[in-house]
Amino acid sequence: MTSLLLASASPARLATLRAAGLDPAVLVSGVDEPAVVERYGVTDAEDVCLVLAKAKAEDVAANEDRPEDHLVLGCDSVLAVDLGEGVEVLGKPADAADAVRRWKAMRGRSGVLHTGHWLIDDREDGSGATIGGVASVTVHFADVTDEEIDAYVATGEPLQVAGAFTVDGLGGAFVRGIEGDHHAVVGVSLPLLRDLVREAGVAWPDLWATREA
Ligand SMILES: Nc1nc2c(ncn2[C@@H]2O[C@H](COP(=O)(O)OP(=O)(O)OP(=O)(O)O)[C@@H](O)[C@H]2O)c(=O)[nH]1
Repeated sequence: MTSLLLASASPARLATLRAAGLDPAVLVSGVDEPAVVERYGVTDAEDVCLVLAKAKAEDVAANEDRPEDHLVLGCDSVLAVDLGEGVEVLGKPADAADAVRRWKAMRGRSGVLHTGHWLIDDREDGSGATIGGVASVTVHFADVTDEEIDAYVATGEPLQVAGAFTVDGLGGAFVRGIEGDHHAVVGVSLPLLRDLVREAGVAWPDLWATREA
């Protein structure tokens, strides 16, 4: 069996990976995200989420206290959406007022949720691979009312997630539909991760926790 080390504090990413049969170890990265984006000089949503995913994976892979002999996975999600003044690249809302502002501008519109993935093969006899990719999903937002926005923001959920919405939580009623991989919206694209794992020379079933070594 091959083990995954998830370089993320995201409960949704961990739950998604566990539901898929993996039992990742978790070590949260300590990345200064604005500093990484500035250092790489990136502005495009796909570049931003990829360099952040890479930085998170590299931070954990360099941590001397990490569990060794794992595949290290970093992820980052951003929403690219036009709120009326051109496409913006948005992570989590700054505060409740920001979440309300965003929802009042994005209701009835569509955006693209991009999730960057970076995998580092940190196994002792591994491939040494350090590879990444982005999964992008178009999200169609419902024309929600001011009252719904205020109530949703008051729950606190939008403040915890990139794009200020969830597709699998309270926000699910406010998403008319998506085009792409559901899990990539939640936080980790399983088919993209499978591609990266295979590129590192690992068969996907080898990651299943119930599989005999
Ligand atoms: N459950 C759920 N979570 C979502 C959804 N959309 C975005 N998120 C979460 O929003 C967060 C995006 O912020 P990130 O910066 O990528 O990750 P994080 O939670 O800060 O954790 P790190 O990986 O440690 O940076 C992740 O935790 C995602 O799982 C959704 O539709 N459903």
